[in-house]
Amino acid sequence: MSRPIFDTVAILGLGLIGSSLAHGLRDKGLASRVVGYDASEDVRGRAKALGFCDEIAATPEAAVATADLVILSMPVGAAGAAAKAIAGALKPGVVVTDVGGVKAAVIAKVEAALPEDIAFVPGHPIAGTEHSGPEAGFGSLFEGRWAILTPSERTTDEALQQVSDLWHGLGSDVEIMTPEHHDLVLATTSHLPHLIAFNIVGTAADMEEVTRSEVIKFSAGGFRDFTRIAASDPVMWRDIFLNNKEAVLEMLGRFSEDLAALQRMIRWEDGDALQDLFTRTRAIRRGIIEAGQETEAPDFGRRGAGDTGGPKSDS
Ligand SMILES: NC(=O)C1=CN([C@@H]2O[C@H](COP(=O)(O)OP(=O)(O)OC[C@H]3O[C@@H](n4cnc5c(N)ncnc54)[C@H](O)[C@@H]3O)[C@@H](O)[C@H]2O)C=CC1
Ligand SMILES: O=C(O)C(=O)Cc1ccc(O)cc1
Repeated sequence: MSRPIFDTVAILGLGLIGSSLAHGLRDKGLASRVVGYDASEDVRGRAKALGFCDEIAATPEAAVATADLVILSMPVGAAGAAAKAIAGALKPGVVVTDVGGVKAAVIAKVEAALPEDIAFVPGHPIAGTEHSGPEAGFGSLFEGRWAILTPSERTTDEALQQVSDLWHGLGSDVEIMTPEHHDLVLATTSHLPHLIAFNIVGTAADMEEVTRSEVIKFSAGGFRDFTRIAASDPVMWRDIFLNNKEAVLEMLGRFSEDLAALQRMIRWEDGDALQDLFTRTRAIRRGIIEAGQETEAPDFGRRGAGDTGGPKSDS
C-alpha cells in the first residue's frame, strides 16, 4: 500500500478507464476517498452496485465539491462541457486532469471552461482494451504501461509532479511531451490502426451474406485481430477522429500513398520490393519484442511482458 497522494479524488465518467482508476486508486491506497459520477443514470446505478467508489454523486457539481483531484474520464467530445459543468463548484487549490486519447483539442476546450487559477494536467494512459463500461475496469490496467502527460500553460509544476506520482503509484511509467507531438504520435500508433481496423471489418460486413459468414468462419489471425480492435467503443472513437482531424488526415495521406505503392508492386509483380518491405516491417516487430515492450501474444501497449488478465465486459 502507498500513502495517499490526494485526499478526495472525483472521477467523472465511470466506464473502462474511470472504473479502472477507481479500482487502482483504492487497491493501491493512493486516495483516501473516491467519489464517482457518470452522465448516465444506468451507469451510476451499476457503478454503485459494483462498489468501486466510496460514493456515487448524483450531479457533477456534487462529485467535485470536496475533491482535491478531479479526473475527466469521458469521451473527448464531452470533456469541454463537463469542465463547464464543474467550473463553479471546484474547491480552491484543486487539480484537474484527464485521460483523453487526444490532447490539443481537449486542452483548448477544457481550459476555456475552467477558471484561470485552476491547475490542469492533461494526461493519457496508453492502456486499455476494446471493452467499455463500469464492469470492464480492473485496478492493474495501468501496470507496466505508459502514461503520457502533456503540460499546458495552466499546468503548475506542483500539479504535474502530483499527477505524475499518481501514475507511478498506479504502476505506469510517465513520459512528458507537448500536446501536438502526442497527437501526431498517437495518430500513427493508435488512431490510424483503429481506422484501418474499422474499415477492413466494415468492408467484410458489406460483403454478400454467404461470403460474410465464410469470412467469420474461416477468420485467421489477421482478420481476427482487426475484429478485436474494431469492437472498441463507437462514441469514444468517433470523438477521437473528430478531435484529432489534422494529424489523422496527415497520417492517412501518407498511408494512402504507401498503399498505392504496394498496389503497384503487386500489379507489376515486383516480388523483391514486396519482400523488402515485409522484411523491414518484421524487423520493427522484432525490435519491439527485444525492447521488452511486447510479448509474442497480442497484448497492446505493454512495456514489459504479461497479460492484462482483467475482466472483460461491454456496456
Ligand atoms: N478505452 C480505452 O482503451 C482508452 C480510453 N481512453 C480515454 O478514456 C476516456 C474514457 O474512455 P472509456 O472509459 O474507454 O469509455 P467508456 O465508454 O467505457 O466510458 C465512458 C463513460 O463516460 C460517460 N460520460 C459521457 N459523458 C459524460 C459526462 N459529461 N460526464 C460524466 N460522464 C460522462 C459515459 O456515460 C460512459 O459511462 C476517453 O476519453 C478515451 O479517449 C484512454 C486510454 C485508453
Ligand atoms: O486495446 C487496444 O488495442 C488499444 O488500442 C487500447 C487503447 C485505446 C485507446 C487509447 O487511447 C489507448 C489504448
